[in-house]
Amino acid sequence: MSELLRIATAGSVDDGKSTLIGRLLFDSKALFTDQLAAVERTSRERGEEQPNLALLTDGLRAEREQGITIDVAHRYFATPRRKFIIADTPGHTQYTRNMVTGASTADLALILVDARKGILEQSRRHAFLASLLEIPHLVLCVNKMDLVDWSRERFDELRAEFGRFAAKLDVHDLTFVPMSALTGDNVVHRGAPMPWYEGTSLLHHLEEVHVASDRNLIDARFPVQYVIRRQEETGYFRGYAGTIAGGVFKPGDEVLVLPSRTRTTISAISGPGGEPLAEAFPPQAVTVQLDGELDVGRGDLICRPRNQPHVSQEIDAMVCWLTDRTELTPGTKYVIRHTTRSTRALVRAVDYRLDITTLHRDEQAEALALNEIGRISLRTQEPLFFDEYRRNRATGGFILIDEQSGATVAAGTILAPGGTADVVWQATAVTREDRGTRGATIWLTGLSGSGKSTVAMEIERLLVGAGQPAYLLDGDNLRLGINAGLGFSAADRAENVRRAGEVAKLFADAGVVAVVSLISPYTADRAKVRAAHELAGLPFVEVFVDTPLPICESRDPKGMYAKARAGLITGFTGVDDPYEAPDAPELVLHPEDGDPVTMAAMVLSHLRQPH
Ligand SMILES: Nc1ncnc2c1ncn2[C@@H]1O[C@H](COP(=O)(O)OS(=O)(=O)O)[C@@H](OP(=O)(O)O)[C@H]1O
Ligand SMILES: Nc1ncnc2c1ncn2[C@@H]1O[C@H](COP(=O)(O)OP(=O)(O)O)[C@@H](O)[C@H]1O
Repeated sequence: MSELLRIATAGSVDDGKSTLIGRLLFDSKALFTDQLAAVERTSRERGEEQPNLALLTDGLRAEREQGITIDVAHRYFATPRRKFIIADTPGHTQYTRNMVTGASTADLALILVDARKGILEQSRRHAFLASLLEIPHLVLCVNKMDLVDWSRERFDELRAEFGRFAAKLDVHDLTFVPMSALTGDNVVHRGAPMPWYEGTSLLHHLEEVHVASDRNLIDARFPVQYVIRRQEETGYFRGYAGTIAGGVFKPGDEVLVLPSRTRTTISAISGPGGEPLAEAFPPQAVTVQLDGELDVGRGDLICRPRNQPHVSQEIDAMVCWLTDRTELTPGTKYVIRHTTRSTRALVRAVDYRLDITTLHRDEQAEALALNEIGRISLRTQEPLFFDEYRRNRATGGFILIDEQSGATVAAGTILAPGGTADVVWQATAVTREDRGTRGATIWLTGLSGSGKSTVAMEIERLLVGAGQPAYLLDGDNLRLGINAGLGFSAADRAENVRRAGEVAKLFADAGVVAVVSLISPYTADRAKVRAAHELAGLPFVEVFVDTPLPICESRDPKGMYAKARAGLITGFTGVDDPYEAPDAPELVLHPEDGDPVTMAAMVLSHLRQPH
């Protein structure tokens, strides 16, 4: 089988991308027809009725399963030397999105420029994206040479300019081809009008470019896609099917299965037609058989005991945000798809946003909008087994999916394991069901003096009285212990809320109702706590104690408002620091709702309702 080359294209319609693709398909068709005839002949000789072209499309199955082919039309063509898949990304307004989705598995990127217009900002963006995605080979197609009189000077000028920019990026192999997609010169055949050009035609380059060594052949990685079980004449067959993501596997190899960490040996490897293989390497689709009766399933990873990937629930990654419906913000939750594994992921922080034309980092950025790229940190519900994207594109890439709509909202490349690398939540032998009581977090937020603590005390009293363990986590009390040393700056309040949220989560996990009473004035901080609970599958009830400021101020139990008004303390919530009211709390309490006991009962009736 001739080797497959995956090509990503970048450039707008005006640059001649469609013409170029059309030209490649059309002019190579003659070659393809010859090959088709050969395939048909061989198939006939073997007694097969239909020519077997399945291999041409095989490699795409995994991508379809990953759901990353949206908006990208794949076109196939072949010459006697090679098969090609071009990810044709139509439309130029969403080019970043389209390129990222189309290029994540590409071997080579074609960037088109119009010889008259030269290197535009967009060309630089495309080159940057190609380097970010670690596409190993880049070809700058200087198109429309017919419109600049086949000028060698113009071509040299553009080559020098683009070369200078590419030097700042991590581009390993860069080729320049002057061409006219319209006349076909230098696309499939060498063009007579440019005798000064010493290189080959684009198609010739595509046929010759060496890609086998681009794959990682060192780190053996086999993500299990599905399990094959069947009764055969020779006995019960159990095999694990998937695509080799790295390294070389052979029968007899000692391997380790993650997450169970079981050690075993490969007993056999077979190819797509069931034929036994002496070795398997990326990107082959194979079935692996292991010694022994093992509990291995989809999403598990087979590797070598002495060369293991990172195992972590914390990930630092570069992501490109792909939707205009929402923005990527900290505290939001998605489904992450990584190799054959899916789990939930919480966006913990946006570290910075990258301006991809100036390569400037904006560390103040708090969100990523459509087409924007930035560095984020994620926490996943289940541990992932991964490598840095630089080291392995297959085990270092992922996508984020919106749980409700099923839409792909981000494509990401893993930079490194996050802060608590290789620390994984240790499940204990006692499950939540075993504990007998159902935990939850009730989160009371509101101004100082709004009545949070008073109502929280009543909630705790009522619950404990009814036999349900409950514990009041009061802001003041926490600030005397676990939160000692934190003040009232935005960063300190965020940390105060985060720690209280983590402690509440532990109580809830233990089967206790954590009743938290904290001003928690900022929406984003509360959203993170809510998302962390949802990620852990624990109920979270947000109660907004909506007592108007004048009432709180008239109560002023500790005389704090008086001090703040007198300027003796600054940054006091409601006076000179903002309180951001919750958008969609489970419950809002107003002063007219009654006394604290009545309010507590209202909260509890909410706790019992299914959410
Ligand atoms: N600058 C400033 N702003 C707001 N509150 C202040 C401030 N300085 C001290 N205090 C007292 O600290 C109590 C609020 O602590 P919290 O931990 O709930 O605040 S926060 O959630 O971190 O915003 C709060 O107590 P309660 O009145 O019991 O809510 C305040 O009296
Ligand atoms: N539902 C209520 N009706 C009337 N007064 C209330 C109510 N809830 C609380 N209070 C009074 O308001 C004051 C401040 O309440 P507190 O619980 O300390 O507020 P926070 O914890 O929000 O700062 C207390 O004196 C309390 O008696």
